[in-house]
Amino acid sequence: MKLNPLLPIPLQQLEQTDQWLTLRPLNSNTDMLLVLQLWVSAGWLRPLDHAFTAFLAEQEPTVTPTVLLAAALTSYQLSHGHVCLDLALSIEQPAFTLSLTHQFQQQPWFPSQLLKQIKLHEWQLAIEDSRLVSTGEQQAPLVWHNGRLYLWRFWYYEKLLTIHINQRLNTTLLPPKDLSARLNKLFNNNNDKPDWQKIACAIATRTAFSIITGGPGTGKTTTVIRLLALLQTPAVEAGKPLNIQLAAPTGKAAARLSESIGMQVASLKIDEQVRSYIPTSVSTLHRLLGSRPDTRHFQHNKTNPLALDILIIDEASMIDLELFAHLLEALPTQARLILLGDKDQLASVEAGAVLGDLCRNAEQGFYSPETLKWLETTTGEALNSLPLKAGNNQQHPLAQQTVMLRHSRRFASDSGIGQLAQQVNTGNIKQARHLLEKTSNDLRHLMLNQPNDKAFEQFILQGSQPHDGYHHYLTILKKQRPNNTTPIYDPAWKQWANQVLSAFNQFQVLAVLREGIWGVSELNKRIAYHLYHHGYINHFDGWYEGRPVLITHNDYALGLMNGDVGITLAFPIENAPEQTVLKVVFPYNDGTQNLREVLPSRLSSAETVFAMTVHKSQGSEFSHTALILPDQLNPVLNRELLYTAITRARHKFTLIESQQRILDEAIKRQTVRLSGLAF
Ligand SMILES: Nc1ncnc2c1ncn2[C@@H]1O[C@H](COP(=O)(O)OP(=O)(O)OP(=O)(O)O)[C@@H](O)[C@H]1O
Repeated sequence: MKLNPLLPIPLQQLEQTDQWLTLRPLNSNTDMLLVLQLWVSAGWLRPLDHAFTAFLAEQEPTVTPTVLLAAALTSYQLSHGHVCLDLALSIEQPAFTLSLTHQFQQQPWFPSQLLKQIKLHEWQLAIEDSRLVSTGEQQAPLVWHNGRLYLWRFWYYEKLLTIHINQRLNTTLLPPKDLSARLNKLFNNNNDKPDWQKIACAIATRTAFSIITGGPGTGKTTTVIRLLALLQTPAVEAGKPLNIQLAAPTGKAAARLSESIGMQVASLKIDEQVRSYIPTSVSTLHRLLGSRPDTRHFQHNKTNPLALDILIIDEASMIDLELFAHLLEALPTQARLILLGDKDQLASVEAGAVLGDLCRNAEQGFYSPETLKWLETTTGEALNSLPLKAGNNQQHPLAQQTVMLRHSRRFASDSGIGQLAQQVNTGNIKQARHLLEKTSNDLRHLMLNQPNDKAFEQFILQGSQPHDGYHHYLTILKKQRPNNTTPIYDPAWKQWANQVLSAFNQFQVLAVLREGIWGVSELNKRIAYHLYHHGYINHFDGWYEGRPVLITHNDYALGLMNGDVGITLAFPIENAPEQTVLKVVFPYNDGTQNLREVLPSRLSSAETVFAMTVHKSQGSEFSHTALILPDQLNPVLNRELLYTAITRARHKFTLIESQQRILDEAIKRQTVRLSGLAF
């Protein structure tokens, strides 16, 4: 039987044939494509990666097999968030670099084994010699740069980003007159020494680019509101108010910022006219740039830039390289861009970890003597005695415009959640375990023996305290429900729906993966079944009252954004109150009690959300967050994922595990997203 390198090969067929033993993938393109097809059949490589490589082989018949291998791996790396392939690292540590799960590491034709037969310098020479590869000047499918191989598009994005950020860093803007006095007025009751919030404000006035990073509750929003007051006050005084726009990568993150900005702007002690020029509504980045259906281009771009003076972007860790490049292209050169985000959180799902890359030096400072002097004169804060590393303007231009806020007001110094997040972040397994195992008010640990462990069922229903677990919102749903004869326009219905939504937001189960017995799909089914079994819901399948749903794609027509969570409720029909209709209610998340009511049939991308992936939970917070770890290691399981899950909890965090080593291994692993971004 002859295998076709361009068609999928059923695994069974592979096992039955001994043709594998005769393959010479490093000598023959056909054999290399067959090996790649094997990887696709085994579920490791994406069909897209194989198709791309086969296309290159067809375009350039003289290409060597190792170049085809490099092309396939470069394309594959994008699916794991890496912008490029690092050749040397792939040979030195293939399992780690290429996120190879254990099952594939020992297989004869998989990269761990195949790459052992390749010499780095020969591989590099083959790449340099190939007509499929350029150094970037000419357009070619692949770009070879500093030991890294890129798909041309991603090399171009990285280059754009570097050029634009450098340009913005060099665009000196005039800080407001009387900066010191204005800063002192805005920060007159801060006891932090030094006051990093004040420092961040001062730094952001100097050029067209700055970053304010910090963990949860370190005051990123508070700082940025004061910054806006600082910049807007003189502009309003001069009769030329600035056009300020706020944005976030997802609808959920935009809604959360909108809510907290709204509250904080209202309580800021500033002139009423200035207050009226500080926006509180936050757009998604896609909406701001004007996404166009069926294209990756936006309405706003280099030739049609955004009309604004200041752009603040929250949750910047979630922005991928491509979106970042489009954003920078669409920004007027003189506009101030200020990024807010937690550098330690999970990076974007798509390729690139731009904020993480940009904040590599944030902890150590690397301020130049000039910056330190300017800051001390302007803010009056003493920085010389701090354990920061010394930098200089030439080698560390970005560091001069980056500030890390270091004092969390969300988690007090004795908070278990705050300490656990810190220990995980610094890779301290022993301390993390110790915190989880000692009795504390805000941390809990649950060890399960099997998926249908009674302890899990109990936990899902009741949580760990009164008004906890999923029984809480379902009890409110039943007990607080207005009488069916209450007219549908009576505010009691809206009030009830808001109570149910707010109760649901108290407790959230997070999982690492979608698939597997501890994955989101399976957990959603099991949790719904437990709730049904205990009489809290009437069905566990399809649409039923009490079903919580997560929107997975932006729907501009309905005003729903990817990440919005709603609950299905039964409302009486206006002229037939004995009958009900199911509607899904979504909060506006703008600080008001307004709701969107949508018929289930209109929701094309909604899924049950008793359990949510940690990736989807970014930008959200819950009173009690429970993380369920899988029973097997997976490449996505790492320190950043644990940190993100833990910091979603406001008051209580529960870790649920069935294998002790999974947590320990995850803490050991730190994501390294390969990219060439350096400043
Ligand atoms: N300098 C300050 N003085 C007093 N309270 C502050 C100060 N800075 C922040 N806070 C309070 O701490 C809490 C968290 O602040 P804020 O929301 O600004 O932090 P954040 O970093 O944006 O949080 P998150 O990570 O949740 O987005 C808020 O209640 C805020 O009012």
